[in-house]
Amino acid sequence: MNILLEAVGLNKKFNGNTTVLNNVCLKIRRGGIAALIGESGGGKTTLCRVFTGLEKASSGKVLFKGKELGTLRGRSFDDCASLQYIFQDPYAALEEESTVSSVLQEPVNMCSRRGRDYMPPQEALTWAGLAGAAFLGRKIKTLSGGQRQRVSLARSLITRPDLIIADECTAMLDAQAAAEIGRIFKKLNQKLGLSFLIVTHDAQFLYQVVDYIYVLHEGAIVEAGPKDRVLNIPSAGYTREYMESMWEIEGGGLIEQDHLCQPQ
Ligand SMILES: Nc1ncnc2c1ncn2[C@@H]1O[C@H](COP(=O)(O)OP(=O)(O)OP(=O)(O)O)[C@@H](O)[C@H]1O
Repeated sequence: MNILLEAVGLNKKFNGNTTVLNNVCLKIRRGGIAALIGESGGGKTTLCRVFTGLEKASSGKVLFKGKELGTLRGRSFDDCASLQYIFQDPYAALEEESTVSSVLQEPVNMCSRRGRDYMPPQEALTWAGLAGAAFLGRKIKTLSGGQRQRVSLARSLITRPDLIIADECTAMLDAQAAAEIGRIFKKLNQKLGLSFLIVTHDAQFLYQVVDYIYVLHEGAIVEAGPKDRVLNIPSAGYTREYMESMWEIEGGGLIEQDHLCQPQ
């Protein structure tokens, strides 16, 4: 198995005593779309931030392609370029007055300066489902949430990463825009071999997009396995509890509680 990202005994305490990550060990293989699920406050974002170097672990290691990574400041440009992060809020992630072109030009310039191969902005936009030169000249403030999130995705593609970590990147989108992001992730995975780690609470996304699931509960990985196995025959009591609290389980399929009408 070709391991891309590995957490080895990661612990994180905030303010010296609140344990948020508790001996997290996991391996993300190359070529997969993995999901990280679990209750709100369980530590998913913190783990993603430790992976991307935005947060320092209290102890333990992050290995990327077999090499130990420190926090963002200590990482090489190539490591940062190869491991990209897409944030939850597409409105906060991009500067309102910038044009799409300038957002995408920044990583191009950084790659050029460092002699790294990059994806031309037009191609990145096409992968992100925003084909057409017209988009390059648009200001960010004129774009919808779904379009902004696709610009964020295009920006992350420029450096030709190996892995994209997306933290609830569809949470602020409507169902149609979220499904479109899912289809794009799948296409990027199948055609470019790009790997993903996705934090999501969206049952449809899990069913249609991911192939492997990690369940995080109170800062610890309580279950990990292929999607079909974890969703259909969860081995940890917590996994079933979580799924029942989030989704209505009916006829072998999952329906998100939020998407159900309550009887009058
Ligand atoms: N900078 C910080 N300082 C102190 N506590 C923090 C900090 N960041 C996160 N926490 C705490 O760590 C815990 C885990 O938060 P985290 O955001 O990782 O959870 P999560 O699983 O991503 O939740 P959600 O699904 O709601 O986004 C929470 O109790 C949170 O309050």
